[in-house]
Amino acid sequence: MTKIISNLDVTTLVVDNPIGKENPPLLSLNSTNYNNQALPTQHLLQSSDFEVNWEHKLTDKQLDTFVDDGWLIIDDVFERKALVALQAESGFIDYRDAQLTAGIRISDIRGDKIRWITKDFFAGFYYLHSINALATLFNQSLYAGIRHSEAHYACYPVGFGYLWHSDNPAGRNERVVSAVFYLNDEWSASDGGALEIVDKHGVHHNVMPVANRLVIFDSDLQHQVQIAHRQRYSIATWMRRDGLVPFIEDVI
Ligand SMILES: O=C(O)CCC(=O)C(=O)O
Ligand SMILES: [Fe+2]
Repeated sequence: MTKIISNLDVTTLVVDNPIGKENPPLLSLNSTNYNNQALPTQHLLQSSDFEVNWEHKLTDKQLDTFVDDGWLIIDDVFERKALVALQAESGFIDYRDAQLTAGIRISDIRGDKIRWITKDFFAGFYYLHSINALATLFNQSLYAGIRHSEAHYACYPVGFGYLWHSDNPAGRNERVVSAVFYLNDEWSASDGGALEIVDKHGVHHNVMPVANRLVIFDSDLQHQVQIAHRQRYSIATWMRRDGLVPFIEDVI
């Protein structure tokens, strides 16, 4: 078994009785089937609920597209129980005002509220573990040189977006691959909040932030989040080439 270490101890939870290892979420799911996956009414969340067969999800053609165009979309990433757990966890945490790397809050550039995922999280921790498996695939098939990953929950309030930027500030290149996972049920075009991304050929694409979708792109590509007309939830994720924090630690 492996254990991910990413962004540990950056923040601590301040909510009462936070969801965590000592207090795992008991998901109450109604009896309706989702994609024919019958679920028990209560389910204790486990790491295996977040396992994704990335080789199966990502065809060679998609990997080629990623190399050529610099971005790709994977839909229906997780099983229902993992998605619901991430949605639940994203809704309870108290978001902090997002800061740029320099630590200066610039609310007219970005309006999201964020919370870095640490070992104190539950679903988010398993999510990062799964992302590390994806990073391993990128390393094996594309020699991406990823050494650790980091992620934060983000919530864009109504009326906010995030202006054009790349995920590597000027002169930096630690972030290799960006990945954003979306948590919003029944999102429609009129809700705004599309991720607008300029691919390696200069072509603009609008990606709707619909639940269970992971958009993956070269961290150097320019992108922006258009103004959201509904509260917009996501997990922004980066796979990095630096080894400030170990990527994976063997625990057993
Ligand atoms: O939420 C998104 O679609 C993108 C967010 C983003 O660009 C960022 O956090 O750097
Ligand atoms: Fe970004």
